[in-house]
Amino acid sequence: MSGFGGFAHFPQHAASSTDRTPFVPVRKHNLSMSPPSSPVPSVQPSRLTRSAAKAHLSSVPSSAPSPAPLGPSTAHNVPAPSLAPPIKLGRPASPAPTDLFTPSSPLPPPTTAPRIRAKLTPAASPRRKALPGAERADVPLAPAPPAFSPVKRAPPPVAVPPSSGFGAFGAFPKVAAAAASEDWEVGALRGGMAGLGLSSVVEGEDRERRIRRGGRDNVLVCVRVRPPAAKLAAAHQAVDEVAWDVDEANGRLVQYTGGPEYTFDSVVTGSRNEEVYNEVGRDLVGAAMEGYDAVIFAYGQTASGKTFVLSGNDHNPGIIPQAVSDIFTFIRDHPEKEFLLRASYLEIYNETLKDLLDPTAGPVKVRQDEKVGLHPPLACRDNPELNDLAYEQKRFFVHPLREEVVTSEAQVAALLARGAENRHVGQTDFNERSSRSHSVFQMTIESRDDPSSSSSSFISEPSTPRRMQTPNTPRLAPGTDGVVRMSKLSLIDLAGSEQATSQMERRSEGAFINKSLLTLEKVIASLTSEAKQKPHVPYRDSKLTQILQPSLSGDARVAVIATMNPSPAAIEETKSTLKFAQRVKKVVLKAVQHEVVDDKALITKYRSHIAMLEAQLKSTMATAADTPSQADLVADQSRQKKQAERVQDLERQVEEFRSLFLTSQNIEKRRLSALPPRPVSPMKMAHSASPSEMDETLQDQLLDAQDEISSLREERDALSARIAQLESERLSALQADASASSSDKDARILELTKENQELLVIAKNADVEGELRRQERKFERALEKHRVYQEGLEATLEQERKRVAQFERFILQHMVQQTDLLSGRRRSSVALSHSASVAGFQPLMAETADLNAISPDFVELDDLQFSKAGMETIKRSGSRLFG
Ligand SMILES: Nc1ncnc2c1ncn2[C@@H]1O[C@H](COP(=O)(O)OP(=O)(O)OP(=O)(O)O)[C@@H](O)[C@H]1O
Repeated sequence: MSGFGGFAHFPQHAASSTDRTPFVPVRKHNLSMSPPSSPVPSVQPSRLTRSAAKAHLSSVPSSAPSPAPLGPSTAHNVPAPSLAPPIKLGRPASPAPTDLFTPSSPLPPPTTAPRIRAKLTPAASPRRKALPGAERADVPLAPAPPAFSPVKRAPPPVAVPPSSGFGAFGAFPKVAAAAASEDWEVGALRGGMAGLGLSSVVEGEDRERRIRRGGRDNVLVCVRVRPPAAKLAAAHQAVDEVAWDVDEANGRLVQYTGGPEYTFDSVVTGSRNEEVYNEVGRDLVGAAMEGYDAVIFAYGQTASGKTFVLSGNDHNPGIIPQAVSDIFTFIRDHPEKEFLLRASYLEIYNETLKDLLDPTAGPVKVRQDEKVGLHPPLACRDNPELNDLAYEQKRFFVHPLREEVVTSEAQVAALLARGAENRHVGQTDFNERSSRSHSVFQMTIESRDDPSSSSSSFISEPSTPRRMQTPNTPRLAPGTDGVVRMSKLSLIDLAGSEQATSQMERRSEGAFINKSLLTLEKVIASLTSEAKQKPHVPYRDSKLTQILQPSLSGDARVAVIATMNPSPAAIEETKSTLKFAQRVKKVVLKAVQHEVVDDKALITKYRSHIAMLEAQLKSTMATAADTPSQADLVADQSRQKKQAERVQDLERQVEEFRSLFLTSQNIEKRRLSALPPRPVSPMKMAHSASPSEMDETLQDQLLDAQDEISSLREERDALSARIAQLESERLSALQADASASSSDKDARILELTKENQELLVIAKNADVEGELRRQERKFERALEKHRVYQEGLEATLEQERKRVAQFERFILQHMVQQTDLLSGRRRSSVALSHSASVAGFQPLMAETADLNAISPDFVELDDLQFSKAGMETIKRSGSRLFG
């Protein structure tokens, strides 16, 4: 099935394709299962790589007591390591950090063995506190980077290339919040590494790892140990208490309390995402650029740092921004190729797929490819036993999904920010901004030899020349005209597994999350099963595994970043993460380079569309240059006008389509100029250029444009006059020559026609009309910008006016309240003094009341029935008053 049915209407598609194409077009999957190769780094002492330096230093004999033997190893094929002091999580960095990786470091000479390993030392005590000078003072500190600095500090700025459009990462709601979180702890040494030429060290290490992997494509696994955080610690536990002994140099972890040792391709501590990218990202991005599908996913308990490592923040970019940056660098470094990039972003929330770039569009579905059986996957060719299983697993793909053509890093950053806005996040007991969904960011990379480039040797590493071609197409040598490499780089941020959470909504989300992660575990278990009878792989049981199926079944290069929280409170979740990571490490892949020669590739479609447009352009121009018939000169002029417009339109279309292709030449230009500036708020605009300054600039531009327009108009008028003059000359010549012989007439007509044609060509080439229109458009655009700017200003002014009015109302209310209060106070003080004076007369007043009551004016004594006591009182008062 064609993955690009939606692109039938190219012109509409243009730079920001809104077409909905399948997630994965027809591909084969290769399934291969074999015992894992557990590569052991063979570090040559003479080479000063980062790991070599660490291992080397950690192998220096110490006076430490011999460590107790390790618990049963779960690692495969790992020869017994030699002893060395452990690198402790949370230990303070006592030696000067700079000594470690600078070539001038006075490193002690290597001991004996060419292979140097560090050994983990299980502690005798159950839990170790990672506090300076804690229990393990008996063990000399390895001069390795401290995993976590107990000091909280801001991360040192990472050199983000100026091209990076990811300054906009502040727009990632989750990441932006994370940057400001309490968790910013960065190992001091780690922070300094960038300044110590880390990149060159890493290159050496990359080479080493490639050799280590020996061309076999096991899943690459890196464990990222986050710094301890207060929120993640148990109530009874110190914040920096950790449960794991980490040997970064050899990629191993073991619990302090003993237990199995876990070995991985790498273990990285601290907060620098660059290190994780160097471990797993760089290789896979390189593979994707060379035509291999590549998948990186982060797996781990909630709040263990999956989003942190994938997205990062402005100062500490994660895997995604670094990968995007590398993609554009790769294009810049390969002038012999042209590229077309597309991006999509989706999430799986409660087992429902949502297109994060087009959230209002209808439901996104996972479908299954019907045609997969046409060609046996390579793995099946190698191993016929796998045939049944491979055929049973038809390829899953997502449809419909919005894919946008991207031409700059800034565009990708904006797209990611837009998608992240639509992602489900929520507060849980463990993470303020927890991802409640799995998210899949995908870049489709198409490339082919640039026809305009002289060199076309693209294959940089032909070590694994397996290539896959789309069905029914002959195999072509790489670089052959028409062959397009097409690959997908998928970066997946899984939602975190969680034990329990107090909120109802979070609980039901958690149930979906846990179920899909459980299915993922089952899929991995089936893929790595050593049972003779190959078990059924339950891809179908969750959307996540359906989406991952093409990669996990062997068709892609896969890397997993297992994130863990070292706190003792998280020990069970961490163990299950590590077990998962070990199992996934055993999955054997046979990634193939994807080359397509039919029109599945968008690059081919666009190129043929451009060719068609160019042909149309040519024929329109040729028609425009045709001799106008003498009979209807006026009609011909309007025809020519239309044709000129058509030519312009075609030229514009060709330009638009061409602008979608990325080459080393145009990418730099695009980076510098074509990036649409981030929208600036009217307030900011007002600060950066005062209205009068703006007016002046615009005025200048307008005047320039007007000058240009009037000079072009003059030119046009002159040409038109000349044409008219020639026409009339021609007519009169024809009349004058009426008596001439017909052959003379013919010759004369021919001559005039030629002249006319030449003039038309000149006029057309000058394209005065077109230029005029272009200038007018430019002028209109400038006006439009000005108008928008003015509108913005007016809106801001209006807002300000409202705010001032609000403020005035507030002040007024305040004054009224104050006046009320003052007068109230005055009243109450008057009342108080009044009542104070009244109090002095109280007894007399009481008597007056009594008297009033018995006043002969009001009371007829005889009418009243008084008690004896009452009569007595009356009489007493009466005699006092009236004698
Ligand atoms: N290595 C690290 N260094 C410093 N802070 C970290 C690190 N890893 C994670 N954090 C911080 O921990 C918090 C949780 O991290 P994050 O959101 O990335 O976890 P998560 O695994 O994606 O969680 P969830 O599965 O719930 O989405 C964030 O505030 C983040 O900044």
